[in-house]
Amino acid sequence: MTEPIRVVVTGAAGQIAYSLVYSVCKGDIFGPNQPIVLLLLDITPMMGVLQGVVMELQDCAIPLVKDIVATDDPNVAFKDVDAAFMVGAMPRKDGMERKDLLKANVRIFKAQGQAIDKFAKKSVKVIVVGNPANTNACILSKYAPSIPKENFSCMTRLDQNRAQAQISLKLGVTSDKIKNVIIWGNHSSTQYPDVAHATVEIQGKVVPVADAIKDDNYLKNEFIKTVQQRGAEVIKARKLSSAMSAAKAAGDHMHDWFAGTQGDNWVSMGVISDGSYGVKAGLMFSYPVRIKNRNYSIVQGLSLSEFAQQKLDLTAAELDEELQAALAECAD
Ligand SMILES: NC(=O)C1=CN([C@@H]2O[C@H](COP(=O)(O)OP(=O)(O)OC[C@H]3O[C@@H](n4cnc5c(N)ncnc54)[C@H](O)[C@@H]3O)[C@@H](O)[C@H]2O)C=CC1
Ligand SMILES: O=C([O-])CC(=O)C(=O)O
Repeated sequence: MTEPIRVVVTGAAGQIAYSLVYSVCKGDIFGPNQPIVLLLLDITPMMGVLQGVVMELQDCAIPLVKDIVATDDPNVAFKDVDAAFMVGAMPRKDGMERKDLLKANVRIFKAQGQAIDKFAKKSVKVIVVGNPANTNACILSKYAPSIPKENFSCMTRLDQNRAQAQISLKLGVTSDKIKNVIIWGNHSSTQYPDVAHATVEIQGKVVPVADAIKDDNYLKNEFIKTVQQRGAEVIKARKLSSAMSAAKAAGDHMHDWFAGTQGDNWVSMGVISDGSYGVKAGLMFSYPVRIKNRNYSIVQGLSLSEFAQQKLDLTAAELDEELQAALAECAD
């Protein structure tokens, strides 16, 4: 019998978690044979709502779930965890940029970093979803110095999925036929969705996406803007930020981190920069990565056009600025 793994979801009474916890429990992420102990963290005023989520999870009657712990105490929630979904943070409203959330959210990640440092397994794999996700992940890692920096990441998989979906709609193929789209940089409106190395399978033949689309102007303008602004468009329409798609993307990210990427294919993850592609080391930057044995490596040697290089510089500069503001906020 496989030992259960301990998985924490923060912001567990919120809207992303409502989709995510079901996916964690039913085996989509860690596999259909992996038992789970689920730890659910939210703030004290949300404990009543969280009890409702626990009741519903119990009523799902999923055999993989060995225990559910609902708590407002980070010291309990992070105890010996193997995987952490850091969702708990304020979402933005219509008209805001994600970095406007920095003041409200970054201190959550300082405090939770300290708790992770003390209580989590040193091998824990952490994904930050709460915005501004890249900078919050940097702060989380800074305050958990006993855990390797490579164990912290932030989510840009939703942007990758959005980019694949746009190409799939344009070409009339299913999204699984599209490989190696890249999201570079910040999960913000400066991110660079890049299809220069992406391929698509059409009627059994694999071709570059650019050759299939045959519209450079679309790829350099409308496509990029649509992906960059998709979160804001969903907020305009729903009056709430993306939740179902965010939960799906968080699951995809953690699934691939545990199970590995396929063949030569890559996925995009926000990870600590080691200076690759000229990005300042120490920023949490979204790169293409390959994953094996639960370790990722940044894909090296991809050619960048002048257009692409400018986009990378812009998003890296924004991340640097955000990080300085976050560090100042956490200083006392
Ligand atoms: N990286 C990405 O691609 C995406 C990120 N997001 C971000 O994810 C975050 C969560 O979004 P939603 O679930 O829609 O928000 P929500 O408001 O529905 O839920 C957030 C939950 O976090 C809880 N929370 C607040 N402070 C906490 C703390 N200190 N510890 C534990 N829990 C805490 C709240 O009580 C609430 O239950 C937001 O910051 C949102 O902007 C959303 C979509 C995509
Ligand atoms: O747009 C937002 O604020 C929520 C989010 O990060 C996304 O949907 O990409």
